[in-house]
Amino acid sequence: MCDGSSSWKESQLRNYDIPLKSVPKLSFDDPRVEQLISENKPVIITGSDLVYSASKWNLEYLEKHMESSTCTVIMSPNHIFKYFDEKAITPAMKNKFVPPTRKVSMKISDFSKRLNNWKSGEERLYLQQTLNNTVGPAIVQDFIKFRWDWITAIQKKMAWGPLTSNLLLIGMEGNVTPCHYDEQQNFFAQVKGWKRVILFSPEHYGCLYPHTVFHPHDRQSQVDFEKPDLNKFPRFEEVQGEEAIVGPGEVLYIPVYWWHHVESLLNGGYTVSINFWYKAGPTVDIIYPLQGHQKLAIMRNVEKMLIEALKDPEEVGSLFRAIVLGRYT
Ligand SMILES: CC1(C)c2ccccc2-c2ccc(C[C@@H](CC(=O)O)C(=O)C(=O)O)cc21
Ligand SMILES: [Zn+2]
Repeated sequence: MCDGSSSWKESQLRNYDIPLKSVPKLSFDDPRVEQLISENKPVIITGSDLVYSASKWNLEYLEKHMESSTCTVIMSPNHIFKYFDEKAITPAMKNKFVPPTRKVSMKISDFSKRLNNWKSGEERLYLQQTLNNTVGPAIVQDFIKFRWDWITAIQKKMAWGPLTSNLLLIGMEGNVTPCHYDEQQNFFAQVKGWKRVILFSPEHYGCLYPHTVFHPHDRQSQVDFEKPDLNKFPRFEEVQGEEAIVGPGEVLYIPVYWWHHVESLLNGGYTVSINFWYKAGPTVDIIYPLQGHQKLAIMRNVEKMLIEALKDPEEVGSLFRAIVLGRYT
């Protein structure tokens, strides 16, 4: 339903049994914005005009100006789009791991047609296309008009690494990207429609039970927010989230290593977002006590080192248990 509405309602949010605080929403010229970013804390930034030149990026405009290029579209049998790394599907894993989604290439006009003719029960679609010079001259013109001065000033001030990619995301209303963390700093710009982002600080690692580092779902939480298995994941009950509902023209800073669950609001029409992923800066001086994201990086390295040493992922669990149970408990 093409919805030109100018706001959202509670009934458009999915129900999870998770206590939520609100992420602060501040104007781009408020000094607290840079303060929060420097502390690796999420913040919704208004009035930045970061992607103002993309305000007109609805499907008919994109169809018209991206006609020639084919886009990557993720298809899912349900509303969940859980990311997985194809390269991590080893022969041993082959028969155990069932990919929850499939990736197809299609023209944006085909994507648009399927979206408009979609019927309940059919596969859902999620277009995610890296913005590069194959998207056509008009789109490139809009892209160069992003407020690169503003975001580059922040990148420099925070000593972040280079911009690695911009992803154009067009999702169906109700689509969900389940809880995961990324290893890059992220400026998440909302262009059309509303998205709800539920964030958890890296310290919640113990409550969100990420898949093992070599699993195709590495970095994704094992917990199904819609029906959490509290026998397998008892500490999920302790989790406390921060909620950001972002609309057109707003930018959400998603700090590196912060967990985030993202949903396109129910009955809100399709959503358009553009993310800006930057390599995180180097951890210059190690200050104790270590912060959550530093411990996360250490745990990842320990897991990787053990897998390299033992070769067999099954052995890793029993070795960790031998080290910890009755000794570090
Ligand atoms: C789920 C999907 C489509 C996907 C499938 C297969 C490979 C990669 C990805 C991928 C990567 C990023 C996003 C955007 C966003 C979540 C959101 O907006 O839904 C997010 O998490 C972020 O900006 O960090 C979404 C996806
Ligand atoms: Zn992400």
